Parts: sequence; C-alpha cells; structure tokens
Amino acid sequence: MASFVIEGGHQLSGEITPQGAKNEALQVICAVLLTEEPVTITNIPAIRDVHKLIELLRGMGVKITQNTTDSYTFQAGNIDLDYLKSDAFRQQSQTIRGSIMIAGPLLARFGEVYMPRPGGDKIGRRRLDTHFVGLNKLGADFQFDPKESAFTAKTKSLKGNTMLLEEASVTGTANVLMGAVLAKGTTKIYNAACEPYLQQLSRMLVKMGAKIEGIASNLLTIEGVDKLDGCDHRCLPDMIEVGSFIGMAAMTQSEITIKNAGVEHLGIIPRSFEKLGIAFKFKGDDIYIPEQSRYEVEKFIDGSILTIDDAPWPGLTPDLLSIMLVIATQANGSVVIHQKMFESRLFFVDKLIDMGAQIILCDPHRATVIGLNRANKLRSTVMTSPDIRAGVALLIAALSADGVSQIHNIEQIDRGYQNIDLRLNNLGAKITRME
Ligand SMILES: CC(=O)N[C@H]1[C@@H](OP(=O)(O)OP(=O)(O)OC[C@H]2O[C@@H](n3ccc(=O)[nH]c3=O)[C@H](O)[C@@H]2O)O[C@H](CO)[C@@H](O)[C@@H]1O
Ligand SMILES: C=C(OP(=O)(O)O)C(=O)O
Repeated sequence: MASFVIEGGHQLSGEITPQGAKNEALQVICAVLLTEEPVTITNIPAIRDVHKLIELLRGMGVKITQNTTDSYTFQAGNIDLDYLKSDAFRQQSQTIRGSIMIAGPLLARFGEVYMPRPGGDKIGRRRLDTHFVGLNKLGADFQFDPKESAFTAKTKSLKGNTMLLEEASVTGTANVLMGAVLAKGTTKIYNAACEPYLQQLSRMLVKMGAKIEGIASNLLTIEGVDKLDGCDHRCLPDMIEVGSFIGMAAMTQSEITIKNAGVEHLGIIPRSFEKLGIAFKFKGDDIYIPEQSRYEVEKFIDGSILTIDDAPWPGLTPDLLSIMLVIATQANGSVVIHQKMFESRLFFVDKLIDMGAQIILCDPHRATVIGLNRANKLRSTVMTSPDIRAGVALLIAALSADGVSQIHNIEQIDRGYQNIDLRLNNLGAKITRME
C-alpha cells in the first residue's frame, strides 16, 4: 500500500492542464470492440483504471499500439471470448467499474458475453440492473450466477426495441447504446444518461458509421447498422479534475490557471463552485482562479442554508461532492452536502473532523458543514484514502493543513488522477510518494 506524505500550508501557483477524462476513456476504449478496423484514441489519461482496461483488452486479443504517451491504436480483429472466463480476467475486471462496458459491444458483435461482477469504488450499492434489463430488451437472455458472482448473456442477434431505463445510469446507457448500434432495426432509449462522456461516446460511434439521434438529450434513437468502421477520437479534459483543481486553489489560497479546461463541457460545475463563494474567470478555454483570502457560501433566496446535491446530468456529478465538502470547511457560512446517489461516500468526513473541521454527518447521504472562515487551519493527520474522490478531497485538506499529513492507500487516487503528486509539486506543493 503506497502513501503520500504531504507538507501542508504551502501556497501553490502556476498553470496546470487537466488530464484526459477517466470516465470517457473507459467508455470509448470499450467501444473499439465494436469493429475489426483500427481505432485511434488520443488524450487517454495515464491512470490505473485505464491501464487495467487496456490490459484486459490486450488479454482478449485486441492488438494495441501505443503511439505517444496519450495516444493508442486498438484493433479488435480476433477476440478470444474464453479469456473472459480466465482467473486473470476475473481478477483484473473486478478491480474497475469500466470493465462492465465490454458487455454491450461483445454481445452486439459476437452474440455472447461472460462478465464477472465489476469493481470500482466501494461507495455504496452499485447494481447492474439497468445494463442487463436494457440488453435483455434488445433480445439478450441473461443469467446471474451468485456463486461465481458473474453474468452470462447470449443472443442470436440483437433487435432494436423501445425502452425506458429505470434509472439514467451512465455505464448502463453506454452498454445499451453500444448494443443498439449493431442491433437490427430501431431502438429508442428513454431516460438515457446524457453526460458529456456519453455524448462523446455517441459522437465517436457516429464517426464509426452508427446512426444515433438525440445526442445530449435523454431520448436516444438508434437505427442499427450491419457493421462499424474504425475512426480517430480525442477524449475531453477530465471535468472532475478541473473541479478538483478549482477547489484546491480556493482551499490553499493559491492563484492558479487551469489550461484547456474544456469550459463548454463543464455544465453546472462552475456555478456550483461559485455557490460556495469561489471566484474565477474564464479566459478562452482556461480558468483563472485568483488568490482568495476568504470565500462566502451563498444562501437560498429566503435566507435558508444552501444545499449542494447531485443528480444525473445536467445536474451536478456526485463525483465532485467530496471535493466540494472539503472546500466548504474553510468557507464563511454553512452548507448541506447531499450525496443522493451513493450511500457510503460521506464517511470520510470523520478524518476531516479529526483535522478540526466542523461537520455533522446527518445520515449516510447528508453532511452539514459549518465553515471555519479560515479562523483555524485544519490540523495535519494520518489517514487512509477510502475511494478515489475522498482520497483527493483528503489530499486537498492535507495541502491546506498545518504540518505534515500522511495518506495511505493512494492506489485509490492513482485510479483516476495521473501523476497527481508530480503535477501538484510543479505548482509548489510538497508531496512525497512512499512506495
Ligand atoms: C466508470 C464510470 O463512468 N463511473 C461513473 C458512473 O458510474 P455508474 O455508471 O456505475 O453509475 P450509475 O450512473 O449507474 O449510477 C450511480 C448511482 O446513482 C444511482 N442513480 C443513478 C441514476 C439515477 O437516475 N438515480 C440514481 O439514484 C444509482 O442507483 C447508482 O447507485 O456514473 C456515476 C454517476 O455519475 C459516477 O459516480 C461514476 O464515476
Ligand atoms: C466513482 C468513480 O469511479 P468508478 O465508477 O470507476 O468507481 C469516480 O470516478 O468517482
């Protein structure tokens, strides 16, 4: 288990460029399985989850060439479906969530898939009903084997259908969409998730020859085609990293410019940070965050305490709430952070309370933060990263704290943040990695 040792209290300054988006990369890398032609993807982040997915595809027989640090060409000519039943596949696929998105493409192209239950953050129940019920509507029979904790799905051929997803699941929509593009006939997906990475996946599929209408809306209409071709695709900047950097700058009183932030794809994210009182300016596609000695949380119009909560896009992504919570600890004012989607994502507040933050965990989904308005700095401590976003929230807390903190289990952070220690040290942070 590797750790970070963080000497807190240093202001940061300079420019930082966000990595390519983790959750887009996981979707579009799975989509290469839909064609036997080469697909080149650039701006792929060098993070653990993506490397694991690439290795899974390599094990399945996909030919993979790394062109530059962030560009890969994939060619899924012959696929070894038996590899899905190997111990190697089971072990690797169970450590990431993104691996589930090979199900739609493999069913569409080869008529079968065997899939051990995927992993990912342990942040609450993460069911897969939307995925398999949706693929079932396209004509796949599926079974869940509780002993093996694995799904099997089979079909003679997928057929278009009309469906209303029970919930706007991101990876569930991606799976059904990737099944539908090669199904016979028309599919309509109501209540589809439509966050920017699904929009990107849809655009990539269109470049490959898929017929999709309604991109960026929650009704996707797909006219199945017989085969898809190769294409070139570039991943967007990671919006969660952009949000993490906005919060980190405010919390550490630093002046930072986030370069090439993909501003037009950030939706409600900038406004959500503004509600915490954080100032910034868009300069073209860059975001300039000035040094801020204080920031004041907005109230609702009637004067009552602000709530920040998550919702499917265009609502606020749940992946930024841990970061917003930590930022709120040094704001002037109070805020309720309501994590609606996941029930185990707020328990890390115990660590912040140890550090001197004023937080009441009301229930597993809601925490009230009473901002310290920088009256007291957080105290350094030793902590363990429970999940990817809490890990970064704790890293931000440690960067702002007095003294030296340690964060264990930083493999969680490495799942989604590329060389975060080195990149922040370039801004003046003092983070040492202990292997
Ligand atoms: C690899 C990947 O892309 N992971 C992201 C993806 O996970 P993932 O696709 O696994 O998440 P889902 O969108 O399926 O659902 C996330 C959670 O929200 C709940 N839910 C979802 C939709 C809804 O309308 N109501 C509702 O309550 C689900 O029951 C589940 O507990 O989307 C999540 C939600 O943005 C993000 O946190 C993850 O980072
Ligand atoms: C929850 C996350 O990831 P995953 O779905 O891959 O576990 C995340 O990126 O915040």
